[in-house]
Amino acid sequence: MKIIEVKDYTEMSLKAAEYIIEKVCQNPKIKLGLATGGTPVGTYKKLIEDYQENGTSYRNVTTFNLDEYIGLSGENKNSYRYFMDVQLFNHIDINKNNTFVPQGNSKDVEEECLRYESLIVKNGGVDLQILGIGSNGHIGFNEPGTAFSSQTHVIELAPSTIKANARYFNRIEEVPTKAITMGISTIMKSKEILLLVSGETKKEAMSRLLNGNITEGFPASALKNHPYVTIIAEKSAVSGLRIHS
Ligand SMILES: N[C@@H]1[C@@H](O)[C@H](O)[C@@H](COP(=O)(O)O)O[C@@H]1O
Repeated sequence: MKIIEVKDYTEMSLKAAEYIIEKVCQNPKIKLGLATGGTPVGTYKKLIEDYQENGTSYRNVTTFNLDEYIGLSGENKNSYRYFMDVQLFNHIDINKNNTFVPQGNSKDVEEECLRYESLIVKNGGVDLQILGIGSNGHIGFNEPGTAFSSQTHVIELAPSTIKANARYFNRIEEVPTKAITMGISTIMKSKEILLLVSGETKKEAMSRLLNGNITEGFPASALKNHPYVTIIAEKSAVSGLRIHS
């Protein structure tokens, strides 16, 4: 894992956007795996700015999002489909038909998981997966204890995740308790991974990621088995950590 330490959120967002833009320019048909949450918002903003200023095109890009809340339709303001439309897709020239997010309001969510996993495979897999990290080490919505062999599946959200994500909802009771998420093995199959880490609240998770064991008890530790991971981390999330490789 290669770590790039940056001074603040703005620099993280800029570096991440530059990284993504370079990959899109190298391969205009790239398959991007995308994440939600507060961490990548600044990166998406920079992608939009670059699109407006330099015209980097996403016309032939395909995207797969990591996860979606169960029970929310794409029109719901708290759905990840809505988030992606508002934070990125509505502002660039991507073909929305090529942007995929699991359908959280599917009648049969188990069936939806199978469909989503095979959609990724049919498209040749993800080339570059953008990831954030939960303070309990979750990636996507893969909570501690999720099997490393997991594919896209239904997950029960950890109480700490519900609490952390409640800031986006009116009331904590409105936060869905379940989600569809790409599995750990789905994420690990992507050719390259870019992990973004912002804020001091992620420091403990970073310490565990960098210095702890590889264990299903800490989902992000699976990334240590991936050959091509780049981490762009704010100083506040990694400063002072003794890193053992
Ligand atoms: N499912 C998302 C993850 O994909 C995200 O990486 C993580 C951190 O969120 P944030 O970036 O807001 O800290 O939690 C959310 O629950």
